[in-house]
This record gives sequence, C-alpha cells and structure tokens, in this order.
Amino acid sequence: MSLPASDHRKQPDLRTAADLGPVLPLTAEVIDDHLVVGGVDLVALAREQGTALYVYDEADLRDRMRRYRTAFGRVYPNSGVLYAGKAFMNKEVLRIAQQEGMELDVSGGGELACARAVGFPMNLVHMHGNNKTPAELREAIGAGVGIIVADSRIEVGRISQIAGELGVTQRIYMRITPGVEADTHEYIRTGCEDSKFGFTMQDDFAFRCVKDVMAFPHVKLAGFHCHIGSQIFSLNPFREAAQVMVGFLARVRDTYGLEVEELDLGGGLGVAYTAEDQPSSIEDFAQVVGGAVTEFCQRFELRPPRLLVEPGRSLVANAGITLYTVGIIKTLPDIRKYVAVDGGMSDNIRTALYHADYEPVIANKAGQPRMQIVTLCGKHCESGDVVALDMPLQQPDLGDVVAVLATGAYCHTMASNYNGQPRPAVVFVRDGQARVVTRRETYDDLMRRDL
Ligand SMILES: Cc1ncc(COP(=O)(O)O)c(C=O)c1O
Ligand SMILES: N[C@@H](CCCC[NH3+])C(=O)O
Repeated sequence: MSLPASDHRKQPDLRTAADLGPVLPLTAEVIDDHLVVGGVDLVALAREQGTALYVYDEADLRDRMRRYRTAFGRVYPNSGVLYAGKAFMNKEVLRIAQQEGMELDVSGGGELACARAVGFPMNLVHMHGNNKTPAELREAIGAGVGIIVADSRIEVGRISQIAGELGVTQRIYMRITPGVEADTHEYIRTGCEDSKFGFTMQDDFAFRCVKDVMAFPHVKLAGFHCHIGSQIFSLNPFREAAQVMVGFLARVRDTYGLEVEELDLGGGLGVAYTAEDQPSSIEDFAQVVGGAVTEFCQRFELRPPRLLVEPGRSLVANAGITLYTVGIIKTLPDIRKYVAVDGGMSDNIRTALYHADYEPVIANKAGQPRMQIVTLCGKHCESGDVVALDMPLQQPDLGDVVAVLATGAYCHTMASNYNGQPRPAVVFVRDGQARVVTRRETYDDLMRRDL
C-alpha cells in the first residue's frame, strides 16, 4: 500500500502552537519555546519518562465533566451524564469521573472490572455491547449494575434468565436505531438502519418487541436508548433523534400503558482535531438535546423522563497529547517528507483506520511557526502507519519532541502491541506536577500470557 499523493497545495502554517485554540488542552501554554501543560514542561517530561507517552491535562478533564453536568443541569434538571469509558479507560480517570459526579457507561466485562476495582458505585453503571457474552451479563447482573442496555430480543432473554438464576430483577433499556443519519465517518455512524447495533425501527420491529420485552419475568424495562454515531458536528441529528425517541416513548405509553422513567440519547458530540474544525460546544449540545426533549415531551404530552447522555470523546479527546521523539527524517523531493517517531499505529490507530487528522507540533520549538509540510509516520511495518498525513510542522531535527494534539480519545483504548511495541505510559499533569497513572508496558508484560 502507498499513501495518497502528498497534497502540495497545503500551505505552511504561520500559527504557533499557542494559536491552535480549541485543539489544545485547557492549561496549554508556550514558555521559552516549550509546550507546557498543567504547569509541566512537556519536553522535560518526555526526556524523564521516555516516549511515546500519553499526557493528560487533569484540569481539562475535570472542566469538561463539570461543564457537561452544569449545562445539562441547567437545561434539564432531571438529567445525568455518563462517561463513555471506551474513549479512555484507566483507574484514575474513573476516580476523577466519580469525583466529578459522572455516571459510567462500560462496554464489556473488562471495563466493568476496572469500574469495580475503583469502587465505582454499581448502580451508576450502565453496560453496553451488541453481543455481551453470557459470562459478561452474569458479571454485570451479579455486580448490581444499574442498567444493562439490551441490544436485541435474544439478549433480553439471556438477561432475564441470568437475573432469574441470581434471584434479581434487572433494570434494562432497549437500544433503538432511530434511523437518523449523522454526518460522520461511516465506520462510526451507528444510528442508521443498516447497523449491527440495537433494535431496528424498520417494519416497526422495535415497537413490536417492546411487548415481548415487557413480558420477560426478571427484567424491568426502565427506558430506551439510542446513539447515532460519533464525532458529529451538526446538532440537528441529535434533535431529530430526540424527536424520534420521544415519539416512540409516547407510543409505548399509549399502546402498552408503559411510561418509562428514562431516556438515554447516547454520546457523539464532535471535537476539534485540527485548527480548522469547528465542533459545537458542550453548552449548545445540552441546549439542543435538553431543549428538544422538553419540547417534544410537551408536544406528545409525555411526562419528561430522566434524560441521560453518554459522551466519551468530547470529555477526553482534547485533554490528551501524545509525545514522541523524532528518530528518522526522510526527504523525497517533490513527493513527501517523512518524519518518523517512536510510536505510531500501535498507540494511535485512528489515522490509519478513519483517515483522522491530527495537529503535530514540536514541543521544543512550540513558539515557532510550522513552515514545513510533513508526514509524521510511525515505526511499524506498514506503509499505512501514519499519525499525521501532510500536516504543517516546525523545521524538524533528530531528537525533537513531537506533541500530537487531541489524542485523548480512542488512542490509548485502541492501542496494540503490534511489532511487539510496549504500550505507552499515561501521565496526568496538574498544577506543575506529573504523575504516572498507567505505567509503560515492559517486554515481560508482552510475554506474561505465553506458556
Ligand atoms: C453506545 C455508545 N455510547 C456512547 C459512545 C460515546 O461516543 P462519543 O465518544 O462519540 O461521545 C459510543 C461511541 O460511539 C457508543 O457506542
Ligand atoms: N473508535 C472510534 C469511535 C467509536 C465509538 C464507539 N462507538 C473513534 O476512534 O473515533
């Protein structure tokens, strides 16, 4: 495989790192030409901890969690915000989420185990997945999770059986695909009809299933859920989804006499990966979603349910930065300039998988304009191993520390050991202090499971 031809129309960027606005974490600043986050010099941090390294601005994480809760609390007081842990999961982020009053969405037994390990209150945990194994369902029900989001009728049967065996009634939601097309990469669009997720609305299937679900003895249908996709900029699809879902709740009440208590409209709010991206704000998202649910409840004369949302990316993406060291520079005249770093698709698969864009800056030249167009590639045995394709960068030199911005979501959680690469450590920075919250993998870790 070769990369798409270099985009020679791309222009150098006269802006410095300090001008990258919403792509940067909250506390980012440039001091003496160095990128500093949480009061910690990232160049010194890279030298001390080694690279590749994931760094998170704790103030940024907490700020976004607070903004979500405040914004929804204002617009729709009977609401809750679940952190979608799939975006970035380790024990410390869950402790912070709990301190900030978040509830939690886990997908699968591994994420549930992490939540249990930090004592996250199980009644505030919702479990997701389109094919949770019977073992995972048993773990979740046994642990007392607040909600299992059921993806199919087959699964509701399984939940009811396991709950019966454990002598409990499990609260569940039904996940509905509301047929709303969100403008995002096709791999991360989930609310349209052709989706492996949830009960389809086609031929009124989901609606007809409600009756069956209500008849299962050991489940309580507490609400409905939808999630239309991820990295969505326009707020209109969220409003459409709210309309479809509130209409659905009203029909369920009218036909089956069941007034469910809760409505979960999922996550999906987009973030700025590049300086050109203009996502909607958390506050506008809350206004549109909360406002739409209120408006449609009035229209359908429905008692407003408790409203849940479950953002992942928009809580953690911009808080995170990946630091690398430049090892090789290869210039192919009239073709491309490759800058190779000591990580790549093993710590950030998103560029290869979704053609995602990222802004790289040289952390030890952060005050300088980015006058070169380069392709930041990794160290793996794949031509598609690219972190940032044809992006502006300062004049690179061997040994420079490159900071790739907005890598806080779906990089660490989708990381691999491809080519025997140990996964990077995770460091949280705050008030001038850096603390390792997930240590770097060792070669021994790589072989731990081998016999
Ligand atoms: C069911 C569900 N909820 C929440 C999320 C979080 O989405 P995002 O990270 O886009 O906010 C996802 C991921 O797309 C999801 O599949
Ligand atoms: N992993 C995707 C998002 C999928 C979200 C889960 N449904 C990403 O990196 O953008």
